[in-house]
Amino acid sequence: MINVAVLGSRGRMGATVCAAVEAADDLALVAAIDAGEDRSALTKADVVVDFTSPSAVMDNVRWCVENGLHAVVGTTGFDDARLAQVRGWLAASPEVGVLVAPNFGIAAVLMMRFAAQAAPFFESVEIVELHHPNKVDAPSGTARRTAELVAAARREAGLDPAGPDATTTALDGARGATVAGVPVHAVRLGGLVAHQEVLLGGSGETLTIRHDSLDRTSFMPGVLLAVRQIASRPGLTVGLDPLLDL
Ligand SMILES: NC(=O)C1=CN([C@@H]2O[C@H](COP(=O)(O)OP(=O)(O)OC[C@H]3O[C@@H](n4cnc5c(N)ncnc54)[C@H](OP(=O)(O)O)[C@@H]3O)[C@@H](O)[C@H]2O)C=CC1
Ligand SMILES: O=C(O)C1=N[C@H](C(=O)O)C[C@H](O)C1
Repeated sequence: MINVAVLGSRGRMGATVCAAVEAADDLALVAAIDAGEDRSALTKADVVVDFTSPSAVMDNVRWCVENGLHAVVGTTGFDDARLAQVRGWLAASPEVGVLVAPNFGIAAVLMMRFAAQAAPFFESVEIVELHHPNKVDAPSGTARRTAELVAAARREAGLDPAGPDATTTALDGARGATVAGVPVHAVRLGGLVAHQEVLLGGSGETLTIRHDSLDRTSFMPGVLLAVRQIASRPGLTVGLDPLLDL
């Protein structure tokens, strides 16, 4: 039996994780903590799952590592500097595992992988992420990660991350933001959960790779996989890919 605690337990994702853990025969939910609540109950856990906010997550992860607790982190906001900070904390607790993944949906992980595979074959690439209007950050962690993977694949193939663009006159924001050189556009719309399109264009043809999370249960198989594996993966793991042998 793996003892699991959830940080952000009253949030959209945290509540879904609590239900998934309670429904699993090999997992026990031993603590469910939300904003402003005492974290000491977390020490009953083997693994802490964090779905809080980009402003809260770093303090939570440091606390977990310092208390010898493995952490599975779905909260967004991780850039290279933040990942380096986590590696620094882990250096003092080498037995602890932390997994940070911008998206636990298996189809989302595949979408990112397929986008990176396709990226060197097209002149142009842009990313459109679409989410529910209560999302606090933009662009999404998934879009950021996709842009980084796409840019790396294009650079390796000797291509500019961005495609050709003759637009010199535009209202601020009309061409989106640029992540690792790739244009990223964020839509916030009632009725949506989490969606992304990677648009690729070349000579006379386009390819659109689209992923849709229609319900937050889509993230649970990935979260539970990480919870079950994190104790055997000391150090920092970024993304779900290594757990899926991708
Ligand atoms: N990796 C993935 O697959 C996915 C990642 N996400 C990410 O997960 C994060 C949470 O998303 P979502 O569930 O929609 O957000 P919510 O706002 O619904 O939930 C966050 C919860 O965390 C609470 N919280 C804030 N600070 C702390 C803290 N220090 N300790 C404990 N709890 C805290 C909030 O309380 P309060 O409201 O009172 O501040 C709230 O209840 C976001 O970064 C989102 O992008 C979302 C979906 C999938
Ligand atoms: O806030 C969300 O909802 C989501 N956040 C993650 C992100 O920013 O990529 C994952 C998914 O897109 C849902």
